Amino acid sequence: MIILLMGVSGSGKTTIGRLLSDQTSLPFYDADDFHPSQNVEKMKNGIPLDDDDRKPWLETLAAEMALWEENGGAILACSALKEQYRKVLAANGALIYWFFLKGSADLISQRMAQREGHYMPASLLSSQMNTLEVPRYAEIISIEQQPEKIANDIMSKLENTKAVSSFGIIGMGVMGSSLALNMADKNIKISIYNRTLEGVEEDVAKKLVDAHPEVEGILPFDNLERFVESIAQPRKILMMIPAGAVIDQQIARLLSFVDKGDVIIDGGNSFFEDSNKRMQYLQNQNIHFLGMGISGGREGALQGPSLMPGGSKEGYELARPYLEKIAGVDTSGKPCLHYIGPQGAGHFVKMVHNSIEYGEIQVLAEIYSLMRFGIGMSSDKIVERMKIWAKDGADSYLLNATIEILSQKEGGELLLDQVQDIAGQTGTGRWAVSTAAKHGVPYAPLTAAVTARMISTHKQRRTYLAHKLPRQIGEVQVEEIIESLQEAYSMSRWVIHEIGFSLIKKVSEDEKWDLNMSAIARGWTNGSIIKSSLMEGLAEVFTESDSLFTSNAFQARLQHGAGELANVIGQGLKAGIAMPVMSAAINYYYAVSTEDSTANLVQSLRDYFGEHGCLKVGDDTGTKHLNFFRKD
Ligand SMILES: NC(=O)C1=CN([C@@H]2O[C@H](COP(=O)(O)OP(=O)(O)OC[C@H]3O[C@@H](n4cnc5c(N)ncnc54)[C@H](OP(=O)(O)O)[C@@H]3O)[C@@H](O)[C@H]2O)C=CC1
Ligand SMILES: O=C(CO)[C@H](O)[C@H](O)COP(=O)(O)O
Repeated sequence: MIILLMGVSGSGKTTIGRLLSDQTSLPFYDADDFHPSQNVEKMKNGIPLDDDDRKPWLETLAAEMALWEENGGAILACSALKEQYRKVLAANGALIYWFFLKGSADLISQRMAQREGHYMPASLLSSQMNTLEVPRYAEIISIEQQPEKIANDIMSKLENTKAVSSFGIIGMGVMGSSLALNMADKNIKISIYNRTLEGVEEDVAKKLVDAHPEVEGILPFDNLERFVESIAQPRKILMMIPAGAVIDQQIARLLSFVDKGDVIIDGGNSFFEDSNKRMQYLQNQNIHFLGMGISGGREGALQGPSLMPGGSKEGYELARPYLEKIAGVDTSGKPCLHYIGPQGAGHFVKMVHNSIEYGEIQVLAEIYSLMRFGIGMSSDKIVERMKIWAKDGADSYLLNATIEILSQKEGGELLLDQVQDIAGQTGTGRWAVSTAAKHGVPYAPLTAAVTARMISTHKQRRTYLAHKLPRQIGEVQVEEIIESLQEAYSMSRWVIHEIGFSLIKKVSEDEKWDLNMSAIARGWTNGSIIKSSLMEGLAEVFTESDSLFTSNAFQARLQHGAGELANVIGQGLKAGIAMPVMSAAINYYYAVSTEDSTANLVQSLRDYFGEHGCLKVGDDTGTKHLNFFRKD
């Protein structure tokens, strides 16, 4: 805890700070003592400091406060006149109690005139008074009383304060509980809340705390108002609850208790167009809204997720110190976190992330299907092969997870065989498909991944048709498939990453979001479910090119990979194996790299029956020729 006494010079910060230090036994610091010498010189000469002068000074104080807090807390006297200064002071995530010492210019100038040996001339008072922006989250303390009385007032406010946490999390499910434990592990004091369903679910937040006696600094609530009160202003509240109407309902409830300037973060998988609207709605109420994609599942949330915040930039800056502490880090030690862009940009990027995730998962399922059921490899042999791929450039979280799943046996039988072949989905994959269609982005391979999950749910019909229409299996070249598989796998992955990023590029242009593809890929190199060595490479590729297909680094690999993928698909189909994403991937690649396509026949037919017109070869004027083939 940092007790920060703010106000213009001469308002008594040092006197009150020393009194408070005696009462609390916390050390007292005067921010003036941390000014670099050039600032002190300027002030001695009556030259007001500008913002460039103050920045390094405030940053030093922010770093110091984080250390003081770790050592039990401190009292700091600091003018902190502007909101932008206070943001820098808060940037290292210390839990700060702000007390503004308020007095009239007359009273302060009288007091300053009596002071000796201070380098701040009274002439600077009016400049400070003009600069002062009073924070709405500070306790305002009149300096007209005696110093002892002021110190006692502050002590009693501190004793009665309910705001004891720096951050709040709503929803103690898989993600919320793991993020809470991650934050507590980083010494962030947090409040957690879960709804109560009487007779069904009670004391959920408290049970989490009870289950982790080793963890300190988590305060559980089942009352939303008490939860909100327990968080220091400006509050940062993260919702980890299901997408959809639940989010609007939770926001509506929160609005009864939060204050202007607070930050509400939706960390779930919400549809980005909903986040666009919520951002606008909350901005109108002076509440900062962040739509933040989070990736990593339980393990990532606990140990360091990939975070994709978008929305209010100001809100982001307030939440950033806490998010930086819990995010995963990339190979250079930077957090897998950056401000993605305005409105729902964070949720948009998470939606595309999940769409790529669908593709990655489906490709693994198709490869496994071909290896096990198409050419009869044992699970042990499949694992052996996949381990070679992982060592040979195709390393990824999902490939390793597949290896682990295919390695688990019970009574000598593969555990996977006990799982029904029905795959669920919660929205992001479908939304990516509809968004791609809306923005005119070719998306067939990732659409195929969503479709495959849909088909998986039609178990009864699949069973019926499997018996009614038994497959005609052709002869396959087993060795040839095995040789080509690794490259075919890589090629499929290059295509699905290419199309995911092509959606990011197009929507970024259409919405004028200026999304940084390299930074996005970098943010997915750790913490994320789609982290991989390929993603590391893409973070580099996108510094120079906005497409994997046009990057020189991939040219030779793509040309070779296409041949191998085509070979595997041909053989796989002969073996009777459905490979919808991999087939769509090679078709996409061929289609986008075909110079003279047969779209002229498509357009001619449209013109033939519907007078839609054709563009004539050699005529670049855009003139549409109607009835090109109907001369009657
Ligand atoms: N699981 C994952 O790997 C990931 C999930 N996400 C997203 O994060 C969000 C949370 O996911 P996850 O933790 O897995 O989900 P869980 O189902 O594990 O937890 C959901 C939480 O939301 C609460 N909740 C449910 N309905 C309501 C409601 N009507 N009002 C208030 N609270 C409610 C639940 O409370 P109660 O216990 O009372 O039902 C529970 O605390 C989702 O949007 C999800 O898509 C994002 C990244 C990864
Ligand atoms: O966001 C996630 C991982 O990144 C969640 O696990 C999400 O549930 C995955 O999407 P779906 O449920 O549609 O498979």
